[in-house]
Amino acid sequence: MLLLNSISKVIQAFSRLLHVDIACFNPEGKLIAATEEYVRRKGKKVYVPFFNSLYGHHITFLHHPGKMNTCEGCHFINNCPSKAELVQDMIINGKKYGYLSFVSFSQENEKILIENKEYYVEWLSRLKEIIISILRDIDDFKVNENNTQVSTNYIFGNSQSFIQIQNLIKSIRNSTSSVLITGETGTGKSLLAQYIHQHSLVSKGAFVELNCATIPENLFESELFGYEEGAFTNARRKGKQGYFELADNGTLFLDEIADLPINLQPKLLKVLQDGIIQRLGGTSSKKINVRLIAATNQSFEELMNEKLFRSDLFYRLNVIPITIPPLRERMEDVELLVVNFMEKLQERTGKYIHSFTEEYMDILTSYHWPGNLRELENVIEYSMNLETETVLTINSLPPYLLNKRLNIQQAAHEEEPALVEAEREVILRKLQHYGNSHNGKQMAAKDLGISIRTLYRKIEKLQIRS
Ligand SMILES: Nc1ncnc2c1ncn2[C@@H]1O[C@H](COP(=O)(O)OP(=O)(O)OP(=O)(O)O)[C@@H](O)[C@H]1O
Repeated sequence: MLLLNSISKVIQAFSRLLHVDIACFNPEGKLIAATEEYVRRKGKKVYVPFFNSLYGHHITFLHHPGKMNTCEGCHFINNCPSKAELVQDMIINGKKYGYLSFVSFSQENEKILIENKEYYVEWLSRLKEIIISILRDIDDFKVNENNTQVSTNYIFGNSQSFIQIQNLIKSIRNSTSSVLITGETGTGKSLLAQYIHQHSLVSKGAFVELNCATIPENLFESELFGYEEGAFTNARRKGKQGYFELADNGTLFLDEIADLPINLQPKLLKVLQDGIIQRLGGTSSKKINVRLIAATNQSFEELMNEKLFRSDLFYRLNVIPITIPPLRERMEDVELLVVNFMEKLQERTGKYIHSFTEEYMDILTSYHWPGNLRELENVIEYSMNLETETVLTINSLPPYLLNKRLNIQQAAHEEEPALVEAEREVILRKLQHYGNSHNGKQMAAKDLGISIRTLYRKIEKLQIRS
């Protein structure tokens, strides 16, 4: 958005000049623009409800925010990366524009901010004037969702398969051909369908979603094509638009298409071929212009072999096939996804956590993710809720993942007889070298870098008799 771009540019310039990070908030305390470092440390979805209480105070100095009484309600409470903040409300002639904050993240900058407070207060006022002048002509300063089109938070990956999908989507931007998305459950088929719609020629039209697995068979036809008044008992008085009509000039997304009853398949095929629908009980036809995206997690080959899905419909739907690979086949994307999920979940979990330990990531990348991205997102949400540290650690993982880790370690041990044999050999040599007495064992353990208790356990487990 142009307005925010200008504010961002001014903020970056002032930040470079003053060696301080800067953030700008709307009147509700939601972040609207900030320096890159600020976003890196606190995320894009910062919301500071207590700023409301600062109105009329002109300048407020927050020292070690996160531990102050005023921080109640802020999701950085007890866990705020800011060392000091100088906050000014932006208010002119009684009109509230929001807040502006100079922020120090390092101890060094904290000292500079404190020691030169008056100098920074002066610059804060100058910046405030510039930002207000940008905002002045705007009637109602609600810079957020109201002004921007809602867009899907779709995360692409770095894996080869995802780069290919990304390129394919770019190449079909100007097309309204049917798309068939296949992939296991939770791989993001619905989200991808929305993304394709939002980046297509028909993005201004509606995105209408119908889950073919949840509609009772006897209602299918009336739901898809609509009905006229009196078409059947309990029909609504003025009739009802069907999904095709609702999606006219937009996209109709048929999820779980493989569950479409076989007797309805020719009817769908006909509409796709002719682009004409007729409501149930109606006599007139209507030309419609709908882009169709369908998705399934079932194998069409099997369904067609078993005569549960018509091949003519399949070929009509499968003009642009997109297969989303399961997460276990693109583990290189896990880290990127986790970082994005953490940012997305900050607000919901009320926790500011933006990184994880190496061990934590090791476990995530050694798991096979049967529930795919849905499962990964749930694990991150669970972890963020339970974590007591400032980074995600294995202590906050759901128990079933920790158990998996033990099983993996155990399995690795069991599967590697060569490793077991090598360990046996090393211990045996040390015992031969230092002797089999308790003293000898103590020296062997020290040499091996393990405790004497561990050595005794290994001797017993590996059945070492020297
Ligand atoms: N690429 C992605 N970027 C961000 N989030 C994603 C992505 N893919 C999936 N998700 C997350 O995983 C969840 C499941 O995605 P979605 O419902 O699109 O999967 P699906 O394949 O349609 O699942 P099902 O087959 O069970 O209907 C979503 O709520 C979304 O939060």
